[in-house]
Amino acid sequence: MSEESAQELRNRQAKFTSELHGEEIGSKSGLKALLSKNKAAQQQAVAKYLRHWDGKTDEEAEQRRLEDYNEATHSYYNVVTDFYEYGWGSSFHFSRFYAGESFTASVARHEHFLAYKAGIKAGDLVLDVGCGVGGPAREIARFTGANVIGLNNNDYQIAKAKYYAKKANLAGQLDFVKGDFMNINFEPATFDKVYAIEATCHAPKLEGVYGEIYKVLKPGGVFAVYEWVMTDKYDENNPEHRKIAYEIELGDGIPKMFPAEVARKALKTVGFEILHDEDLADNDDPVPWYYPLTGEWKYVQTVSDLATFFRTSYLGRMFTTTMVTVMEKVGIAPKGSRDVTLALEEAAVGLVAGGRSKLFTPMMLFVAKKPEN
Ligand SMILES: CC(C)=CCC[C@@H](C)[C@H]1CC[C@H]2C3=C(CC[C@]12C)[C@@]1(C)CC[C@H](O)C[C@@H]1CC3
Ligand SMILES: C[S@@+](CC[C@H](N)C(=O)[O-])C[C@H]1O[C@@H](n2cnc3c(N)ncnc32)[C@H](O)[C@@H]1O
Repeated sequence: MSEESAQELRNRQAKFTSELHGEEIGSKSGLKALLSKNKAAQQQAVAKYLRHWDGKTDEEAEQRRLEDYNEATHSYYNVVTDFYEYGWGSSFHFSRFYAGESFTASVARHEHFLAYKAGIKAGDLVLDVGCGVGGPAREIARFTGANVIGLNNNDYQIAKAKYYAKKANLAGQLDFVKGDFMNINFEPATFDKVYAIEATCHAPKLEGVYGEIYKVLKPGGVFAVYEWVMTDKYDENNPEHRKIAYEIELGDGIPKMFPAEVARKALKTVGFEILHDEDLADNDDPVPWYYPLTGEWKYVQTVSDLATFFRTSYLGRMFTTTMVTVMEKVGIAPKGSRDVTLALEEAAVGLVAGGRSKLFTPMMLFVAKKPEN
């Protein structure tokens, strides 16, 4: 895409964001934010989302999503962000659980672990690729003392990330910028470390995003990523396997789920030396990473998790869908809100099936180094 048309796209997305979410982004979150949107714009947002994520899984539909990855993910996150915050919090990723560990402690530990593996330390300049609303960036900045810049192509999430950083008194250590990770707009060799949490799976081609990360890292710099991939057990020609991958793609706004080997090769192709390569989901953890989406109460670890668990469980999700359907019917919630909850339901089903069968992992950890010379 030429610089001019990329700028046009950025302007159009920014204008649409302020029409959709209004100017005071941040002070409201979750379902409260959903209800205070401009209804006509929200209807348009859902239509844009459904145009890309229409349930079609043929090659032509897949190709269209790969080509239009930027608008497709932008529209996906325009409509799901409030639901994510309502159901999950402000870190949009999975994590491992120790027995007795609370949901929030486990999420933070997963972020600390990545920072530790990347070797992030006080004073480092770090890039968070696909930063969401900045949950991990806030935690990693606090944990390490580093300065973190979050990169994101979604204007709504950037505005929220800035609001939360200010509220947490971290504005001096954090910044959030709009940009496409397939074309990162920083000078080469700018960052000491780069990390990405469950974000680069939105790329149409992993060499593209990894190559851009390689470019902006200083020589000797480290990139650590929790990648969403299909595992070595996955067989693209097995219809049962492909169904699970499709559900994950459609429900989670991903143009194409790649196997782990594709990610590994892409890292090497762009020049990285892989220091660590491990599927953190491939273990005998007594509490599986996907437990909040299973509806199995036996896994709940602390009383404080009961409310979160209800919202993420099958029963809670049905409750949300019913509530949103009624609100949409009586005109309180914007048209299309119900469709979004149904797509998220598909995501939950696919993720649990992928997790149980170990065909999918959301935590393929790669730690990779840009050689010194
Ligand atoms: C999309 C990528 C690459 C990562 C996001 C991972 C998770 C944070 C989300 C995946 C599916 C999401 C769902 C919800 C929250 C965020 C996820 C777990 C809900 C529980 C939010 C509340 C809704 O009512 C149901 C959602 C189901 C899916
Ligand atoms: C599942 S969220 C994870 C967010 C964050 N890493 C976290 O753990 O909370 C994926 C993020 O990637 C961002 N993203 C997707 N495609 C992108 C692109 N082409 N350029 C920049 N960011 C992108 C989304 O806007 C979203 O913030």
